[in-house]
Amino acid sequence: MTNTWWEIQILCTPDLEDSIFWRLETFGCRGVAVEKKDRFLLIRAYLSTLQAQLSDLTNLSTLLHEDSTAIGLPTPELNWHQINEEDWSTSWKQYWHPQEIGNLFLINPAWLPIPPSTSKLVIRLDPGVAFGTGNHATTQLCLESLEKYLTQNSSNTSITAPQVIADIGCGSGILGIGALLLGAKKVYGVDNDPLAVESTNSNCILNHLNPEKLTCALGSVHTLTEILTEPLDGIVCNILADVIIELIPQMTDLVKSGSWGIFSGILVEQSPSVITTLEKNSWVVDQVWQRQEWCCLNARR
Ligand SMILES: C[S@@+](CC[C@H](N)C(=O)[O-])C[C@H]1O[C@@H](n2cnc3c(N)ncnc32)[C@H](O)[C@@H]1O
Repeated sequence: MTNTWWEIQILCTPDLEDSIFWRLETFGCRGVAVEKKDRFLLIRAYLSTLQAQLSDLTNLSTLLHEDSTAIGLPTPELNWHQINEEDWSTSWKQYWHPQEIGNLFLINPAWLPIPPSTSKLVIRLDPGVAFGTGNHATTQLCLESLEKYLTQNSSNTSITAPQVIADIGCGSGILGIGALLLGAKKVYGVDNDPLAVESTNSNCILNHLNPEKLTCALGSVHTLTEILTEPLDGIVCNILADVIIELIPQMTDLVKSGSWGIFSGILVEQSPSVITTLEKNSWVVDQVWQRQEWCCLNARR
């Protein structure tokens, strides 16, 4: 059976970009793309018609209206139409371009050539329906934090690659692949979405990485306890605050003492409760990075 998709188009002021991204993500949208339109942004998001009916889209419209009103910004314009699978898989790709992140990374869509003279670490990606194109602030903050923990020149001399890392909620595999390019010895990825696991595995191949260096499994932290053969030097987890809070005790059990953790996907106002939970589980938060309304915690255990 051929799947069909809703293409949702939202025209908004740039100030609303993050809250709309967050709303779309929690709504289950895939392949979100942004295009500048004069003083506005046109956000396109895709949702399988198996996941949402017309009434759900009406609810989404109401929620977006409430979100913008709550922060005193104009209501975004929303419209939607159905497209088929083939159109979906090509439509959002035209709005996604190569992007530099941090000091070292270049994210390159799989269907575009790699710039010949680049000195960056290139992550080639075809995320398919999985989250993780590098467009989102939460992913960018994780890649920048990985640079900090994994580069030999790190100011923190107690840490040197190669290291064993877990990527929890791996999505497209962007963070695990980034960690391997930075010299990690081994990455264990988990995601509770089978399409994300598929995407991580195919992106591993796309980047010519040895599949033995990136083991990806369907599940969550408890799955790691089954597949890990060694304790972890570091953890990166870009999910939402509530989920991170729930997973912290289990994550703590998997890491060595002296290890590091990168926790992202946290709205600024939610960070105190994540920090408190980390501290109760013997982590010390040593840096809080903020981009727009998102923050990313760097912690040590
Ligand atoms: C925000 S995306 C992050 C993707 C990618 N790591 C990145 O940074 O761009 C969160 C991912 O976590 C997965 N996820 C959500 N809850 C989870 C859980 N409890 N355990 C494992 N994965 C989860 C989702 O399926 C999604 O792929």
